[in-house]
Amino acid sequence: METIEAFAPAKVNLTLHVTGQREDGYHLLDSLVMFADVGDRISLRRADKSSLTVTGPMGQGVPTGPENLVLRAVDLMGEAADITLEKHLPAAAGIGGGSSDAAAVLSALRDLTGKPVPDQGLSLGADVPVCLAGKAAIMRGIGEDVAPVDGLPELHCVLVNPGVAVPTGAVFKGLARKDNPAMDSLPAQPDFAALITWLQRQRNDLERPAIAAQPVIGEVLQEIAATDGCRMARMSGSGATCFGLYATEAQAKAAAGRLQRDGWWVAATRLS
Ligand SMILES: C[C@](O)(CO)[C@H](O)COP(=O)(O)OP(=O)(O)OC[C@H]1O[C@@H](n2ccc(N)nc2=O)[C@H](O)[C@@H]1O
Ligand SMILES: Nc1ncnc2c1ncn2[C@@H]1O[C@H](COP(=O)(O)OP(=O)(O)OP(=O)(O)O)[C@@H](O)[C@H]1O
Repeated sequence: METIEAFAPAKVNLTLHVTGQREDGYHLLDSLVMFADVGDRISLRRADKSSLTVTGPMGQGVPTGPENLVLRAVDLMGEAADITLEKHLPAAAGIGGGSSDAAAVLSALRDLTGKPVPDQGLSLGADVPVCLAGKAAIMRGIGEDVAPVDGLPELHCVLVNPGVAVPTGAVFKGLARKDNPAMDSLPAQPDFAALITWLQRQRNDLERPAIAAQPVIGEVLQEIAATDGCRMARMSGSGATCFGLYATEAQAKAAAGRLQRDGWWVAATRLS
């Protein structure tokens, strides 16, 4: 049977405004999301019974049982498959590792079987619908309302994770306010300078509670901001991964070199 190779890119929340809370406890978001050229790799083959092998430099500690989001994605599609998941992204890191893996599997099985993806995979995680869209988008609601955004410039970026896992639910619970202002409207077809100017005026509302839970995130942000050419530094998702944006690839690569520390995961990448 045919083996399919899929790429599951890191998701970066360039902004993340928490604008309200639903009765069921989930928070309402307003977030600009882009995707990196670093990510996990998945190979998948339909089978009579599902199986999962996890490999790769960041594979340690990732569940191999039915709780892994790739197996839950196969189940959701009513299928069975042998999967190898090569982990390059840190887990529980705010860059959507598990959600992006799940979205890659959903999309591979949708293409293979012609079956639709139930509810854009939202039941697997709030980040799954935007990962399924797989391109720059504004995400609203609890994650189910995804509006693709065209005309953004590619961004040179450094991702830095200090090796501490941050549980998403706990960070949301630490928010002082749930009803923060939404994003300003995004300028149409912004060039790099205009996008940076706009981004600097927006926020990640989860940064403060994440830093309270893991103060090293504050250090990471300061260290990124101090690298040559850094135009802005912010946390992605619920952390602990933070990003820096640069005008050139050379600056992003030089910054990645300077940010290497024992136990830190650092990647120079391009966002689109
Ligand atoms: C913070 C973000 O990464 C931003 O992109 C996502 O909203 C989180 O996406 P995710 O990791 O796929 O999240 P889920 O696995 O669905 O939810 C984990 C936990 O985060 C909290 N959660 C998540 C999404 C949301 N809109 N409101 C929430 O309050 C809930 O406590 C939930 O139990
Ligand atoms: N395929 C997978 N890759 C990584 N973690 C997984 C996977 N499937 C299940 N998990 C579990 O999900 C938890 C969250 O991991 P994930 O990488 O999705 O991070 P996240 O911070 O929730 O991402 P985000 O909030 O940006 O969507 C981990 O602690 C891990 O035990």
